[in-house]
Amino acid sequence: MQGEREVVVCRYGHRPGRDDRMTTHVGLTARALGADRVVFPGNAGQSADTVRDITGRFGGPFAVELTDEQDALIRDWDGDIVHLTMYGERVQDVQDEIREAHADDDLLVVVGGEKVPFTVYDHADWNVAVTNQPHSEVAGLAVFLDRLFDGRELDQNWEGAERRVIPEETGKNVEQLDE
Ligand SMILES: C[S@@+](CC[C@H](N)C(=O)[O-])C[C@H]1O[C@@H](n2cnc3c(N)ncnc32)[C@H](O)[C@@H]1O
Repeated sequence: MQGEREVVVCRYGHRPGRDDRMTTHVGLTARALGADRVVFPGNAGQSADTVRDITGRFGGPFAVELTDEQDALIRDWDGDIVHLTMYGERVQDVQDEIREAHADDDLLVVVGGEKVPFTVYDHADWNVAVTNQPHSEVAGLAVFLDRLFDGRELDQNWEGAERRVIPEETGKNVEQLDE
């Protein structure tokens, strides 16, 4: 989030067709819940376009990148790494430690799709589980980011938006911000 050390989400692996919606939702969730950037695999260009389009309309700052070198991104990351996996340590047991580390260091948050190789578990500073039950990368990412930011991400300001949703008890109210 603005004014804090960087949080980057790495969506590890992508099967075009099958994973399109999930990869897009990883990007949208990363943006909405306080991450600064998402890095998709090079074959996820369609998801990248969708997340960039939403950022253009609803605001940022938020960057979407593609790389064919995800292993190098993880290997060479100059900061801390959290890998979200149902096999990891319980988020409630490690969240304070991760928050303290993030005060001084950038954080890479890795979420998988298909099978994640053991090298990722090995490179991670923390393998973190949001429950030790199987569910989804989108749900795991959302809960993790909310725990990391302790709810502050819900009050973010959005810059450069073309439109803003005005909260309503009932109905839809969208303000157009562009001329
Ligand atoms: C549908 S799972 C597939 C995992 C795959 N079977 C494997 O063994 O690596 C996709 C991703 O969701 C995330 N995920 C699923 N359950 C999770 C949990 N309980 N806690 C944290 N992340 C989870 C992980 O990032 C995982 O890589």
